[in-house]
Amino acid sequence: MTEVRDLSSLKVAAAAIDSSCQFGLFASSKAYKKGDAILSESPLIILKHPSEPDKVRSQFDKSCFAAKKKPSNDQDENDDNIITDLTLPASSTKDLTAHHIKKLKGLALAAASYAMHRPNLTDETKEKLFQLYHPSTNNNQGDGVSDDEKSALKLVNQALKICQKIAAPDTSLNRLVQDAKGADELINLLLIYSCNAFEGGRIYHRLSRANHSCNPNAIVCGSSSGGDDDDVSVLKAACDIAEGEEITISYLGSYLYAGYPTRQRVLKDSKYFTCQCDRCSSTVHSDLASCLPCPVCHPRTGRYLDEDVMFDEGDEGDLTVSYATPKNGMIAEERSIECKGCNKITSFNPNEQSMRKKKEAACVNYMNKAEEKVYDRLEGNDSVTSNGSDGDKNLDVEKEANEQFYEMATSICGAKHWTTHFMNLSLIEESLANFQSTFMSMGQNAAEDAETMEELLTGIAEAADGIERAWMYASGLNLKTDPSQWLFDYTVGLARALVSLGDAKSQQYAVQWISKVEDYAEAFESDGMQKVVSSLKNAWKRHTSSEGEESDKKRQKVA
Ligand SMILES: C[S@@+](CC[C@H](N)C(=O)[O-])C[C@H]1O[C@@H](n2cnc3c(N)ncnc32)[C@H](O)[C@@H]1O
Repeated sequence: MTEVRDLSSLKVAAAAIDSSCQFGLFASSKAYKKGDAILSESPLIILKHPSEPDKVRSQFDKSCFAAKKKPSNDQDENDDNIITDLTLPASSTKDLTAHHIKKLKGLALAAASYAMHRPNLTDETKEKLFQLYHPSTNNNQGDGVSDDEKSALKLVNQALKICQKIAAPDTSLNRLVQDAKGADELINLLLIYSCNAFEGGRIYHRLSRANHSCNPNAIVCGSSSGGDDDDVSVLKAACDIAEGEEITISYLGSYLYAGYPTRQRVLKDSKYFTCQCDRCSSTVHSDLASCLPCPVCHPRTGRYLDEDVMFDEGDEGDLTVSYATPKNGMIAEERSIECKGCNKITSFNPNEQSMRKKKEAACVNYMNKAEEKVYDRLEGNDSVTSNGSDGDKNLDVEKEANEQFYEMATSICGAKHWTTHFMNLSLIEESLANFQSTFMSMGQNAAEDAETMEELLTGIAEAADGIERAWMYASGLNLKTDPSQWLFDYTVGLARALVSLGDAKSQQYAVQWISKVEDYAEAFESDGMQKVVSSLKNAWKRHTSSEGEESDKKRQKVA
């Protein structure tokens, strides 16, 4: 069991991020070393979406909304009351985007979950829950409430109305939303949920006081203890933390490695605030993730980079193109980019007079648009996802779309831009996932196998190249968190594929990859994952075992 640290060394105090009396978590009376557990905590409440087939889900659905039957062919005897997809009334969703509807569904399900838990909550838990940060609902003028937070208020009010319409009679949800006091309580609860919930709808007494930073010094990990009934999260130091320092985490997931406009968009969309962390607020900053290929020294034809500079490696030969750094404020209209390579500044100013400057500004706009499009693709908010048909064909459409977006990102934003890395990693994830099943199914037909093997080896080589590039990019950002936080799964996936190939050379190559994530795994990953890492690392030593010989036979057959 991870030790619960002396909580007197942690303090909830007024935070540096904002003057409007918000709080944060501080290492008030001790310092921490990288990997130290700072705090272990179970959630006050889990406002769980019923997306996993378990007892809670079935009970939950029966107790909240009128049950909607699944189509009979995939119906399980025990789950005929499960809601496969909560359908909101058409009148409530008219003119709303898919993203907006998804959020309303999430809120309606969180409301239902709260209604179900509510009778069992102790007064102490309720008190702690309702003390957590949320925008004020106390005045009609919305004084002191930011525009971001006003959108949260609007959304939770819409969600309440929806719950009032769809809650099944005689359920805990219906009783809560039909009562004026209950409805007020639910509004506050949904705001607290919107601003404080972690993955899976978990809300904590202390962890939920940790502010976000785009260069965080702490990471929230699952418990390393692991009993089935435990639901403990552990806050760990991502780097050395000095006594008195604020402890910050990232609310961004992998978008921590994205550029400024996307990071701000994710935080506004998901948590309703404008980030004021150091990485975002510096007006002249050198955040590599926000750099763009310079429109002056990166030659282009129209909006597309010339082929020889798309994948530029920087200082080889006479290639002197470089990425330009954002300057002068971060609002799109105020932004300009400065290139250290050619010393030129390109502005976004639409009123530029000279033709050349107009063209350069248009270039920057294309890059911004491409960044937005890639984000929408990654989030499934794009037309490909919403128009997709069903079944296998859908997977092909998705794959093709990902390849097209990867090419677009590379040719407009360049191979070093975050959009290119993200799209490439999506493709790599898919290719590594297919690797295992394809490899296992080989051994039937020597000629076909040879072809398949060549494809697999090409896939692995491309994956290694893409992951290596992403490592270089992530390391170059110089964040306090280890790049493994983003690249762990891809790196382990690649090592796993290399080990499966079975020959000693591939297995030794796997060791090189595993060594990149080994320290991270030891400090931040579960015991189970540490075992996987150690087994992949030692696979080549077992090479002479029957497992290795079996794979060798397969490879020899192919050869
Ligand atoms: C989970 S709470 C964090 C604790 C909160 N500050 C409090 O007083 O309890 C999240 C809220 O804190 C604020 N916040 C957190 N990180 C921030 C940041 N980097 N910039 C601006 N506001 C931030 C936002 O209002 C956000 O909705």
